[in-house]
Amino acid sequence: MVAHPLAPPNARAARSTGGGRDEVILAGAPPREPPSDRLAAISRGEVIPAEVHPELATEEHVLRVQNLKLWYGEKQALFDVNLDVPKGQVTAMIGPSGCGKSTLLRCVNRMNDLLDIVRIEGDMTLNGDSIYARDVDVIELRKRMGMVFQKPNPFPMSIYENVVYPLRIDGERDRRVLDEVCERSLRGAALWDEVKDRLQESALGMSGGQQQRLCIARAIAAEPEVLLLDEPCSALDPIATGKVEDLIQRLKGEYSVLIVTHNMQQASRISEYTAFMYLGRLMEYGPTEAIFTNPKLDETNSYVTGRFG
Ligand SMILES: Nc1ncnc2c1ncn2[C@@H]1O[C@H](COP(=O)(O)OP(=O)(O)OP(=O)(O)O)[C@@H](O)[C@H]1O
Repeated sequence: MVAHPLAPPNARAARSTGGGRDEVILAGAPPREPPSDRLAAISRGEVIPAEVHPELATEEHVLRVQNLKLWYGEKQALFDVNLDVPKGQVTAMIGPSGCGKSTLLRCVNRMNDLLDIVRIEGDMTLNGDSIYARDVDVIELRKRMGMVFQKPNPFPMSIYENVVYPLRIDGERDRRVLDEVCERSLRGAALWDEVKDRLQESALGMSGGQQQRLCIARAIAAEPEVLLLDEPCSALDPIATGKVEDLIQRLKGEYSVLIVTHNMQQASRISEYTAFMYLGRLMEYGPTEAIFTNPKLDETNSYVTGRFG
């Protein structure tokens, strides 16, 4: 249940009208502006097409989300999301808290499968291969992607073993291969010079920012087809955040990155494309500069100029 985004703070939302729909009811003072047709349709639970900028059609896509719907129990969290993620670029997902960004990201590596209450319809493809087809081997699928979470989660083992972990669990034993991958991944994660003399020390002794770059090194060790980043800087200080942002920009070209961020400056600094989500819908999707300076939808404009969210 949500308040209308343009409503004043004392306007309270909403009551369920059954059938999975939420009708927005505004209490207190009237909203500053009437809801747009689009927001009114959303409040009636309708599916609305996203405003997708034509530049997306010129890209090659690593990941395609097709009519994806997701429910947590009775509550629908994603509504017919269609989103194509370009290859070799950084794509940011922005939107107010609870709009479904992390849920969508977790659908890519099927982490939501771990929750009994989740029901999913629609599909996604990774380089043309279905992610949700019945015969998909989820373990194999997950090896094709890397994921980094809000809080750094190094394993309680050495820096070296953290980085080569994806290869170890895949049965790689050749020390030369492991050494090469360790160095390449740490260089790729802009961490090599800082840790090359202490590879056998525990990763838990690193700073938070270093730990997060280590997690990125681990995520790229197996050369994933897509790198999923769920607010990777939210637990970091500004200096560590800057280093991770520099790193993400260095990764583009070689890796396809899909990042969830609350931080609009961050999205504008590091991404080529930005997807604006709202209430489980993809609202607008296009080149980052256009989304932030010349969006097509009033709702996007309201959000990126800080009028709600
Ligand atoms: N495990 C869960 N069980 C039930 N509902 C959930 C679960 N996870 C998320 N939700 C609900 O799904 C909706 C989308 O949540 P999600 O975390 O994907 O949003 P978000 O945009 O990533 O938010 P934030 O920016 O705050 O992380 C929210 O209404 C949330 O309460």
